[in-house]
Amino acid sequence: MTEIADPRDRLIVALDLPSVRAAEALIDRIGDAATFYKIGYQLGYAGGLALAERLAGRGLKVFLDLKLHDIGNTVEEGVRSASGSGATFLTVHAYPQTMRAAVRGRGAGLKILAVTVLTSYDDADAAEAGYGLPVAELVAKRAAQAAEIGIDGLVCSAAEAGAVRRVVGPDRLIVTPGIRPAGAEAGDQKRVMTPGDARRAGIDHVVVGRPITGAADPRAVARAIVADLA
Ligand SMILES: O=C(O)c1cc(=O)[nH]c(=O)n1[C@@H]1O[C@H](COP(=O)(O)O)[C@@H](O)[C@H]1O
Repeated sequence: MTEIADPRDRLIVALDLPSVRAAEALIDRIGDAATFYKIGYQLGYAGGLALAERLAGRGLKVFLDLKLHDIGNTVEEGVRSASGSGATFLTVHAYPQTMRAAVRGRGAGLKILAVTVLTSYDDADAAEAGYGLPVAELVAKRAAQAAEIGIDGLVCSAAEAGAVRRVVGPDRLIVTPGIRPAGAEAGDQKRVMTPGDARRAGIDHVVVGRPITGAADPRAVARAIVADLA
């Protein structure tokens, strides 16, 4: 687990919103309660990649959640292009070829996170997708491969954080979506945990979307999550 001076940096707010205007309005409402924002498919394909540079220019931290997975050359060059965006984190799927390519394309200042097994998957979903291992074993196997390849951090559920920490050691980042404050709707997430329990499990950062984006008072929810993480 890395030392993080400002506890707000542990919360990454997922800007899963339909437009840059909606994202900017949410960031304004959250104000200084959050410092780290994630831009994924929904916003990225709606002009959000340019927003990433603007947010980084304002001193906010940006996680580009592109979940790259393609032939090695395409991943390497894609990561090289993203290295100029000002983002702090970029995701790729945790396949060995893809991870090696991402490490080759990684520029200074950009950390590559490998997505082990999506938090919307349980063992039945993994079996349906053709994997012969339960989720926990697949996560541990991919985490070991990621560490061997030199990936900076892992995305997994907080339920696997302890096992992943044992595999990757203290210096690699563990970033966990599937986070729900007590009583919040899980939605399509299957491997969920509260922020406080995730922190006690040894995570570095949590990713939270709908519990904040859908809240009547997103600033209050962000503040409560940061307090729970501290
Ligand atoms: O890479 C991710 O960020 C990610 C990986 C994963 O396994 N599960 C997962 O939910 N995510 C992302 O984390 C966010 C979770 O959003 P909520 O379920 O709304 O909190 C979404 O933007 C997902 O794309």
